[in-house]
Amino acid sequence: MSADSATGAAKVSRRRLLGWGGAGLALGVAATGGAAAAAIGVSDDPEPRLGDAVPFYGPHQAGIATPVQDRLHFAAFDVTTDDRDALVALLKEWTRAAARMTAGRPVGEGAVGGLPEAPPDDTGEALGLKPSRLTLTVGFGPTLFAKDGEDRFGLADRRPPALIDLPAFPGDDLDPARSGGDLCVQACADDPQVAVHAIRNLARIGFGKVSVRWSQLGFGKTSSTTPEAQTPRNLMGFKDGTRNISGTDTAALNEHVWVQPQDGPPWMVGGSYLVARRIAMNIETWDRAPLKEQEDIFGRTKGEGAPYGKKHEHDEPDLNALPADSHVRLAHPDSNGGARILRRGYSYTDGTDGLGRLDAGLFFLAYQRDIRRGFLPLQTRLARSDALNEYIRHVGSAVFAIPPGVRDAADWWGKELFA
Ligand SMILES: C=CC1=C(C)c2cc3[nH]c(cc4nc(cc5[nH]c(cc1n2)c(C)c5CCC(=O)O)C(CCC(=O)O)=C4C)c(C)c3C=C
Ligand SMILES: [Fe+2]
Repeated sequence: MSADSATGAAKVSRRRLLGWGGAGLALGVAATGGAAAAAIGVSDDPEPRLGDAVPFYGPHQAGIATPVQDRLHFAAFDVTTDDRDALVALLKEWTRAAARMTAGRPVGEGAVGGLPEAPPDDTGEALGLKPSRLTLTVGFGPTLFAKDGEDRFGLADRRPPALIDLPAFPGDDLDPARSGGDLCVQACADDPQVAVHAIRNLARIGFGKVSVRWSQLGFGKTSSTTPEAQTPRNLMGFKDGTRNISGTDTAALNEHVWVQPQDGPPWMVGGSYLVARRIAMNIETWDRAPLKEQEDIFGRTKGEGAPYGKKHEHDEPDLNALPADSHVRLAHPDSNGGARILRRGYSYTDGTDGLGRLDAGLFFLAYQRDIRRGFLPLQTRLARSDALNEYIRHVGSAVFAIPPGVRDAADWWGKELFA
């Protein structure tokens, strides 16, 4: 984030509040200006509330290599307008709103202090909350480039070859209502209300141009991009994310996550590709499986998370010591021609299924430089042979091109794509 822009935003809001009061407009804010200003986090302090805000501007979008927060609200949108200019205007407005929200500031003029006759610019439920390391990451789905053979936005020839439509994998049980999408926004934060507020406000801004196709709440990150931190556990009770790509490993990020100049297309350089899979777990069956069977399935111990034949979690796995159908052996880069992905998934529970079984699992999110060299070979192998398959079901799927970061306040999500 640019400190300037956040500071600027604060100054504008403050000035406007004072301006309205000075003009004697019947806004109610004149009398309560101080309280309102405090409520929306605007103060005389020229310094922005950097505290726990993650920078929004930069060469890559935040929310990929940046440290993983505790909560997720992910939304996939259908674009309901055919008007390219309206879509461009929306992406500009989304970018402006995202820059503000990630800095802990309300959208537009805020939730209070605006014209009483008009709906507030911001819905208000994040008033007084900290930025909570909110990151907002936008993506473009294959159907944005062309849908049912129709090139609605003149983008058909701009679709990156690396943004493939995934094949049907053995065992897939995909629900179309939980799959696909023209656009996506991944909101991650340490406070669930901050993540939900962000998606809600972006959806609200998009009213009449986009509609939410499906969305997913997540908790208890199941992967980490900070190897020094304690590895989180998934709902099966295993440490998940031990051997992930670290957010500070620039060489690995360039090799496996960020699109490079030689990859093209130019508008994607510095970006990445996201595969999202909703993977349901048969929790009750898993909970009745013996510990030894559970450990055999992963090829790691449940307590320490050590690979079979080794003592410690971060010891290098000896693949020959792992069962042939174990998840870790099959997913290891040595079994997949060196393929690596950056995992950033979350656990989810959506109540019960009517038969008393938990509707729960892993919302799997993986970033990669090219889906054809990342998720595709990995999932091809796992879908065929993984012992874990007895306990999981892939029920939702989507892929998105994640453009590079927004450079500054004049830039916006997708500027290069629509250039
Ligand atoms: C296609 C890619 C993958 C899918 C789908 C997937 C699903 C999935 N994974 C777990 C739990 C664990 N996965 C672990 C390691 C691991 N998984 C993948 C890929 C997919 N997982 C990779 C590339 C790796 C790392 C392999 C390596 O380099 O050693 C682990 C072990 C700990 C760790 O390294 O993270 C666990 C546990 C579940 C529960 C799941 C679907 C529900
Ligand atoms: Fe895995």
